[in-house]
Amino acid sequence: MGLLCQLAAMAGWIAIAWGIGHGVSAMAAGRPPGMGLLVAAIGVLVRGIAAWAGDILLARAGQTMVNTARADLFETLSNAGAGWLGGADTGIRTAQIIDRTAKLEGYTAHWLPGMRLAVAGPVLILIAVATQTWLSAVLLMVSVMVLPLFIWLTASETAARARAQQAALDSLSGAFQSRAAQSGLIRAFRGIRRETAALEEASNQLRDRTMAILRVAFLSTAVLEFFASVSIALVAVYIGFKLLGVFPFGTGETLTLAEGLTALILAPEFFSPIRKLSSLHHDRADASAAAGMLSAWLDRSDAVPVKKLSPLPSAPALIFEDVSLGWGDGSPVVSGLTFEAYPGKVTALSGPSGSGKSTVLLALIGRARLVSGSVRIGAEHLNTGESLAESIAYIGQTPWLMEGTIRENIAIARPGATDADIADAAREAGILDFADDSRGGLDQKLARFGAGLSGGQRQRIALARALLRSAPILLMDEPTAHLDPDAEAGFLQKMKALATSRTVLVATHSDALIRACDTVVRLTPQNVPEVSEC
Ligand SMILES: Nc1ncnc2c1ncn2[C@@H]1O[C@H](COP(=O)(O)OP(=O)(O)OP(=O)(O)O)[C@@H](O)[C@H]1O
Repeated sequence: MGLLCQLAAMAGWIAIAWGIGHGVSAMAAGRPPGMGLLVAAIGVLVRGIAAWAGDILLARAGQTMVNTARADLFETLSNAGAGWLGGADTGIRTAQIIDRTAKLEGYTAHWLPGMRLAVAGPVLILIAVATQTWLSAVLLMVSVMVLPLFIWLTASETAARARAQQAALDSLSGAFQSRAAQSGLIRAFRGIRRETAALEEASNQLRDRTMAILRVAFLSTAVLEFFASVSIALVAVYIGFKLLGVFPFGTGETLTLAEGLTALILAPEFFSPIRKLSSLHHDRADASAAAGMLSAWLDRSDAVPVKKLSPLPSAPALIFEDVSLGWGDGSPVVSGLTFEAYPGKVTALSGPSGSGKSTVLLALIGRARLVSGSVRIGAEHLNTGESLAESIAYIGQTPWLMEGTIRENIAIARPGATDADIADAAREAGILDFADDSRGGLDQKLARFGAGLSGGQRQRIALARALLRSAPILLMDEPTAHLDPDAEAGFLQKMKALATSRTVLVATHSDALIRACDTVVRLTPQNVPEVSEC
């Protein structure tokens, strides 16, 4: 539809050219220009309306394309294994997705219709010129034949440079983000000059690559303008000589002033879609570089969407039989894992760092990959790519906190929870010990990433979330890592109370926590798990 509007705008230009040509010719012959003026006026109207409608339609198509791509990417990548979106790099990756998908708009709204118009538009003008003077049409056609080769050369060169430029942009934003996040550390290690130099280097690279793209763009525009000018000049010389009657060769056509003027006004329009297309190469190059990177993310990130199973009505038995778990396409990091975790019991996963405790927990929410063996939830099987997230409350090693009040931070565990529910969860998790009324209670504001809270205080907010969520399975990763012995003892009591109605699985290095559990599964780097009663 957008293309049709653009073609209608070109047809409007044909009417304008015809109207001016015939109007001027009539005036030259001493007649009123009535008919010519009328056709030209209609042409102006058609061209204006069609161009306006075309722009709106194409802009809408571009925006729809961007919105759809963004929604699909966020959906796929946030459900992808390995926590591709949702980990520490979430912010920068979100910014990259928004940035990259925005570049796809140029392809849909500008390049694609521009390319179609560059084929259909000149044909339309050529036919219109041919009806006035066939030799001018031939001259235009011959000169346009060299252009496809030139466009192909420019396109391939610009695409490679656009990829390099986007990689440089990524490198600069990554370098900047990591340095900004660690500015205190950099100052402490007296690394300001060194890091400034690294940023300067990254921004110089970006500048050089941007200039390289601009050079190709300027060169290609200059070459195109040269061909277009020569061709229009040839047409003008031919028409001028022909009208003066001094053209030295027989061409088999007679030319009136009206025909000559119409063809002359149409000649520049013949090149206009091709000129426009050449200025759109960066849209195509940016979009194809962006699409290449986005699809590489989809390929690289183990992006098979995770299927969330329906919430379980009650706490289930979790039965692992000879299970191997891994990340992405890599080899298993846990093998031969066999144990059973029952409702009402706390099952601990212990073992040295890197033995795979967190991996076992994350496999239940579809983050880590189930390579082989069987995981049963009651009578049902958990298959590779499936997640029990809807039935799980998860307390991770470093609870994620957002800017906002403590209340808002707890409430994200159950959108729609009442203030009373949130207050109960906060009280039970011991949050009121540090968020008392003198500090604003639950309306106390947390800084970005919870800056200003101790590790133990963060852990309590995570516990409050788990309490509010009230899921039948509770997974905890090092929940007592930041607690002093008294706080740990208090936490263990709460954990026991929670376990009465839940299946609790906890990864830990803490001896006190292991002693408080019902069963302990010891993972070893050699992947020979042992299971024992506590
Ligand atoms: N997101 C991930 N992507 C790829 N490999 C991972 C990922 N997370 C963990 N691993 C790898 O899986 C192995 C087990 O790691 P895991 O975090 O499960 O160990 P852990 O026993 O919980 O360690 P810790 O006690 O230090 O928390 C390690 O070799 C680790 O490198």
